[in-house]
Amino acid sequence: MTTAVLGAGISGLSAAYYLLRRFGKPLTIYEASPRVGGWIRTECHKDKGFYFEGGAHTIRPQGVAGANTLELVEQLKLEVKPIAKTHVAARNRLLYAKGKLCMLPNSIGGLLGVKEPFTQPLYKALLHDLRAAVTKVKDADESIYSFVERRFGKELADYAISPMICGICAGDAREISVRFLMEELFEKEQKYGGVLKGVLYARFKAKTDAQLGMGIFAEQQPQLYAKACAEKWAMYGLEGGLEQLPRALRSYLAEQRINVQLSSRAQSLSFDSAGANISLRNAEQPAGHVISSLPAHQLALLVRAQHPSLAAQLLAIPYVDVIVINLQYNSDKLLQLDGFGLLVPPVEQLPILGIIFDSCCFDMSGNTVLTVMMGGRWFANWFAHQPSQKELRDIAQRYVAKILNISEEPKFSRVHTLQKCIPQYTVGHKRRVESIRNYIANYKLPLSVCGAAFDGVGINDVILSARRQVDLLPPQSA
Ligand SMILES: C=Cc1c2[nH]c(c1C)Cc1[nH]c(c(CCC(=O)O)c1C)Cc1[nH]c(c(C)c1CCC(=O)O)Cc1[nH]c(c(C)c1C=C)C2
Repeated sequence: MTTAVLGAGISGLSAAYYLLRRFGKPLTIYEASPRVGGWIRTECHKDKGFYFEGGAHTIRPQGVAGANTLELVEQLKLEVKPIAKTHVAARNRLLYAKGKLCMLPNSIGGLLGVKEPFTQPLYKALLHDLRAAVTKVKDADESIYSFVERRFGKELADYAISPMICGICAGDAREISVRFLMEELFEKEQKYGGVLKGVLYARFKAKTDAQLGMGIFAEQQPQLYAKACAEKWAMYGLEGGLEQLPRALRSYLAEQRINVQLSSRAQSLSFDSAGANISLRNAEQPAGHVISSLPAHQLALLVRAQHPSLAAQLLAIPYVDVIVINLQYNSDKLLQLDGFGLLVPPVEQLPILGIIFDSCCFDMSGNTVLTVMMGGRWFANWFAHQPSQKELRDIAQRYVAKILNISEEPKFSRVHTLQKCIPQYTVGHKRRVESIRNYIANYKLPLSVCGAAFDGVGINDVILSARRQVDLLPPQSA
């Protein structure tokens, strides 16, 4: 019987790729929309030499998840556009705080002096960690804000970690689990009585490849990963934009004659002793096993009739909406600073979350290209009245003028509201995911779940999540 993959975003396409490699055919992918790629969407203006990214902008090469994506990129023969650690886009991180643009320190020396928006040298935050008593945390989880505030003080929580959480998941650090980003540091603190003490202790213990998780590579680490390490890439993009990755996956699957059924929304998913049944608008499709890469709330709707308790657990993973506004200007002399972009700490209570300087990261042929992000966890506070695209663009332009001094009209722009695009790993998320997977295992459902809701929200995370779910299947499952 066929194996079915629900969703043809990067996670579902990757699941199909790894399924095909491990089990071969038959295999079918069902995708509700008429295109593949999910939130990864590149709008190319080849004639003018620039492009807009509607979702993620760059990929990081680090760690096992980074190496895994590079292996895929290499296998699909995609052309990478590396950004080295020495590049301004990798070195310069800006904050707009207290009415000013502030450059975050990017060297050890930067920890010594007082750097705005901080009122004390940052090394004092490290001393705070050495002195602060350890609180044993209830249920072994807390918000990342409270962890950083406890260990390093309120300024770091407000002006370093809160904006970083905005950049990664457009979320509120006061709600996001410390395990989302700082699991290791949190565990070191709980075990060794401080973050620095734990980090120093761990440095004496050399890690093996297996401990690093690199064991997934059968022979050796991918060549492109070795190159990224040797050339010290901080991040990379793809020639033609990040949408080339899902497109290349789709072409590969098409070459292998794998059926990607677009505009085929699953309406319900049920299980019986023979396997799974996917109800589409006009048909019932049986499957031996289903890998769902759908957002948790969508999968909840599919299973709720037969498994209401599973649906309730899936619905407990909240999502936020993000407004992405791409702006293009004809001149490349407009930006007076270089860097990846800027973030606005939530304590500033402004309607924008940050601005990415796309034309600093990648060559845009003499154009200035910016991306303004708005909404996220604070979407309802600012945009509950459903402003028009023009109003949203006006807000973005107002802040571009105020913060970056660019007051001319963009020549070209695009406004996208990405509804429920980023899951929020709120306190207790890890337990929630364990419980969802335990439910599936206890009821012996022929179902695996991967995607941004479960094992990390980045491109690397969702590709690795898909690979691991496929690797976990018993040999006879497909
Ligand atoms: C749609 C908006 C998105 C926001 N975050 C993500 C998307 C798709 C996903 C994301 N962005 C970053 C990561 C971290 C790991 C990685 O894969 O690169 C993830 C999962 C990195 C990132 N993106 C922005 C920033 C400032 C950062 C933090 C790290 C860094 O400084 O490099 C830009 C940005 N993304 C979002 C906002 C609101 C924003 C602001 C400029 C939300």
